[in-house]
Amino acid sequence: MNFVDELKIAATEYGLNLTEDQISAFNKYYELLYEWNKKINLTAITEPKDVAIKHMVDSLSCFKADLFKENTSLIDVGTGAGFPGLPLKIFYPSLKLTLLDSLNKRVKFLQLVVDELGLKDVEVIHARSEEAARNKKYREKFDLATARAVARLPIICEYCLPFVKDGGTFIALKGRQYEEEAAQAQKAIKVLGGEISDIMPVKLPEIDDKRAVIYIKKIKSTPKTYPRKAGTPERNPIV
Ligand SMILES: C[S@@+](CC[C@H](N)C(=O)[O-])C[C@H]1O[C@@H](n2cnc3c(N)ncnc32)[C@H](O)[C@@H]1O
Repeated sequence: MNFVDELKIAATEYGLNLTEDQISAFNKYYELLYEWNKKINLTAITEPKDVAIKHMVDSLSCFKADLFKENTSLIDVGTGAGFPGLPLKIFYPSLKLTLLDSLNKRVKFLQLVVDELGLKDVEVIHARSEEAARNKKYREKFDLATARAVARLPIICEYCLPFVKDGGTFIALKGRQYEEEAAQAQKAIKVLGGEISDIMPVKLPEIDDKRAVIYIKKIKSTPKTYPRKAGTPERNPIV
């Protein structure tokens, strides 16, 4: 089956309503991903059905209507080939999206997708999160931050919470070890000014693994000492 049919089936099974325009934007994104993946390493997942479920629907699994409001700003940290940021933007077009990755080849691909799809209000940044989060332009400026498959939770809390405004939310899309990671991240979450507000288990169509979305609310400002310099959160996580 082609990507469009696979996406329609997967989205319906997950309970998502996609318009024809959205389906066609997802399809264009899929085609660019497929073509560019031959030249630069973007993803190991390329089959239409797998991309529909494991990239597109999985990215949308973190969407919560009470967090995404008109003009909500979101930074997707370590976005890679654009997940979950780009599917969220296609699904919720008024989102003010910032895509951040430290690998320039991927950033160039992302800018191309943004241009080809004619997406408005998207900024693509080539930087390490530890550096961007120290820049006044980005620090504590976002309603939401997301991260999927970037690092373990104590580490990504240090990457992402500094970007989030007081009252905003960091959304971590996590795999089977999510409970253990949530427990390990308690100290980091507290130190960085957050509090877990929800852990939502996710069941993707036709996939039986364990996964969840962890929502961490920002309840106070992150101390200026965080994030520490590039590489330190990974080498020496707050645990
Ligand atoms: C395994 S990929 C996952 C990409 C995407 N989020 C996904 O779920 O498919 C991890 C990405 O995070 C980026 N990354 C890792 N640490 C980073 C950091 N500190 N700052 C910015 N990008 C980072 C890498 O360059 C890579 O593109």
